[in-house]
Parts: sequence; structure tokens; C-alpha cells
Amino acid sequence: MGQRSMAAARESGISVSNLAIAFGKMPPIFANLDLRIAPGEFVALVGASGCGKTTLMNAIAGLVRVEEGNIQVNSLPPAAGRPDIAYVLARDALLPWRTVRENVEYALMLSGVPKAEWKSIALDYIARVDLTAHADFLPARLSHGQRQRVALARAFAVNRSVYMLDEPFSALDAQTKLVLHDQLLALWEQSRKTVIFVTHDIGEAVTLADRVVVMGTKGRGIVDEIRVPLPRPRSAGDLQENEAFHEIFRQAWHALRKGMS
Ligand SMILES: Nc1ncnc2c1ncn2[C@@H]1O[C@H](COP(=O)(O)OP(=O)(O)OP(=O)(O)O)[C@@H](O)[C@H]1O
Repeated sequence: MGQRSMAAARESGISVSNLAIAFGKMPPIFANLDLRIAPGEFVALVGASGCGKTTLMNAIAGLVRVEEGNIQVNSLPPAAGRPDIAYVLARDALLPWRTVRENVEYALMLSGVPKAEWKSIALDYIARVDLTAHADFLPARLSHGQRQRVALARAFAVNRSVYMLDEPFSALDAQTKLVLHDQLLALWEQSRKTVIFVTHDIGEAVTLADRVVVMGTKGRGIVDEIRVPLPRPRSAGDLQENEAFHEIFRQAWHALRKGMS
């Protein structure tokens, strides 16, 4: 069985129970943290700077040692470099000496996809982020937004089961963000992967997610969660004028402020 089908065969989402993380002799960043993300659910994680969002992501990714509590990703303990998890970070991490297409193809190669399929899969995903005309460009010739689009194309082309996105759009302007939101929405709505998405942007969280999980300061961990029952497919542009979107935004904003006090 190839890595692609292996990843699909044991999808059971993410389960975090009674997790506490402390660095050295410092008080814990958070304790007694419980979080369950169902397979195919899109969860946005928000909270004030320093509340532990990246630490929680890193623990789920196997980059931070867990001494208290339990984490299961697709029914297995976390480990760095697992073939069923994809990451997209604020910095795109494209290989600068490879073109857009070669960057996506390289990821397909690492994922064990047969060479005969690389080109068609890469061009398909490059088209989904509207970069067909840029397929033969090196990353240095792309804007930051375009590079993040390549990073999204690459991540979804390799067809993992869990996607961990840590502020992937944080350095983009408001209009470019909406374009990226629509492209991510389309990629996700067609594939329904399990996603955990860290952001400081409440509008972004409500636009994309099924559920917004709010972390509080002072080691309180998760303090609230807001369901986002907005119908799909969603359009980031249309949501800007949608009353229900603004009402959910208001609830999430209120929860975030409460978590910061
Ligand atoms: N390796 C580490 N060693 C010691 N302290 C750490 C380490 N990693 C994170 N911390 C501390 O843990 C706390 C939470 O950091 P973390 O990066 O998880 O927060 P965050 O919510 O993601 O913040 P931001 O929104 O600013 O990215 C901070 O006080 C940070 O200084």
C-alpha cells in the first residue's frame, strides 16, 4: 500500500487529553488541555500572543515532548515527519532552485507518488491556485502571496490526512488574504481533510473553519469554542457582507477578549 492510501486508511482525527506542557522550571504554558478534532473537521485555533497555540501545534506534530497527558493523531502518538501530516507555515519553505512545478513534483516524489503521475498532479494543483502561467517560474520571481499559493498547492497535492497550518497568511494584505481564503476553501471543500489552523485573524478563522477554538492567557489553555454553521461552499468575499458571518465573528471576538482578560 502506498503512502497515499496508507494515510487514508486510518483516519481518526486528532485527540488531545489532559495535556500539560511546561518548559524547564517555568509554570506550565497550559494544563488539563482537552481537544478533539474529528476526521475531516476544520478547526481554527485563536488566542492572544504567547497563550500556547504554536506549542500545542508543535506537541501535536511531535516537535515538543509530552510528559503529561496524551495525544493521538490518526490513533498514533505524535512523531516528527509522519507521512500522514502536512504543514504550511507563515514562511513558505519552497526550494528556491526549483520552479513552481518542480517544487510540487518534488513533494510528490517524497510522498512516493509514481513519477508518471507527477506532472499531471502538479499542474492540476497549480491550476487550482490559479498559477498555471507561473508554473515554470522560480520562487524568487513570485510575490509572497503567490509563494503561499504554491505552498498550499504542494500541501494538498500530496494528499495527506491531517493538515497543520500555522499562520500561513499572516504576512499578507487583506485583499490577497481573501483570494487565498477562497483557494484554501476550495481545496479543503473538495478533499475534507482534518485541519488545525492557527491564526490571529478572527475573520479568517470564521471564514474558513467549522469551529473556532479559543485559547486564553495565563496558562488557562482552551477557554471557549464557537461553532461556525455557515453553509459551504463558502465565498470569502460574499461572507464580508453576510449577517450570520458578522454575528459569529462578534461571538468569537467576545470569547477572544474574555480569554485575554
Ligand atoms: N522552546 C521553548 N522554551 C521555552 N519557552 C518556550 C518555548 N517555546 C515556547 N515557549 C514559551 O511558551 C509560551 C507560548 O508560546 P507559543 O509560541 O506557543 O505562543 P503562541 O500562542 O503561538 O504565540 P504567538 O501568537 O505570538 O505566535 C511563550 O511564553 C513562549 O515564550
